[in-house]
Amino acid sequence: MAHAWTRISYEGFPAWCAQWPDGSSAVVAEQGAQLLSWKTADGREHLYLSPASLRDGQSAIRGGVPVCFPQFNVRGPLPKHGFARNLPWQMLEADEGGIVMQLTGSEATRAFWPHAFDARLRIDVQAGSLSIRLDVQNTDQVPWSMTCALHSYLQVDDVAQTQLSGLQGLACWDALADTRFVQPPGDVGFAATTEQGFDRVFSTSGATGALLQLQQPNLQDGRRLQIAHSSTASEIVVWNPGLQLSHSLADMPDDGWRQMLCVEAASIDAPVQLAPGQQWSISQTLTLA
Ligand SMILES: O=P(O)(O)OC[C@H]1O[C@@H](O)[C@H](O)[C@@H](O)[C@@H]1O
Repeated sequence: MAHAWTRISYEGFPAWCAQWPDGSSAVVAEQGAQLLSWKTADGREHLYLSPASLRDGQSAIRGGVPVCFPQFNVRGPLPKHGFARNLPWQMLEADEGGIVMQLTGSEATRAFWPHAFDARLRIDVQAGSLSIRLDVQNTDQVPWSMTCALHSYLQVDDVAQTQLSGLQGLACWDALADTRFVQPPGDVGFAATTEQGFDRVFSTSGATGALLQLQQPNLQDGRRLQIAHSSTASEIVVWNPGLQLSHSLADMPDDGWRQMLCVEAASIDAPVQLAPGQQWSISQTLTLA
């Protein structure tokens, strides 16, 4: 059973924190309901959080798991990645298994987007495993559409030595080269992308299994991080800024790109259409296996 979730200041961010008797812990910021830290019983931190992130309560926090909603990236008229990551969320409930954070339509959201909505982020922690689920309901009188992502910054020892498996056979759009291809067999490595970075959107349609595995040479006993997605994650985005972009990101140390790899559960190519009252969910589960 978890000790109670307590409100703390975590590296300067107002946040909720819980620790479990096995030594695992999780920290969720009020801003954006952004999961900032997840440590497993072995003490290992699985999320990257940039020490240079701004702490003004509204600028996007660089790291953890930003919730991009109701727009992914610059694919629409809203601020990049929507507004959910810039606003405070309310803590709705918390128990020994997890925590639920909520964001609903308000004056602040209507400044960007006219629609009524109820977004809830549930974070559940079990031994060696963490799942994040975003539930969105249209509480408006009219239909609306959205794109979104759970933009997980996974912490790695050295991205150049990191491999991601499970993407073979998926249709891919390389956002940097603006090319399209089917991902060839074999693991995806990042050694060759350290200068320019890596920014690809993989379509999961037709995928035989949604399970990815992140492998790092220094993980104990050949353990790996399994990354599973709900079937509603029609895309998986894999992003690393690389050396050049990292230098221009004021909220990231120059070598920050080496310690992170974003693997994002996303729904972006075809916007999700929700009728009044309709609900929709997307989730990502991380398991140290
Ligand atoms: O700097 P931001 O707004 O957090 O965005 C980071 C990145 O997010 C990724 O999801 C996108 O694929 C990238 O294109 C983008 O640069």
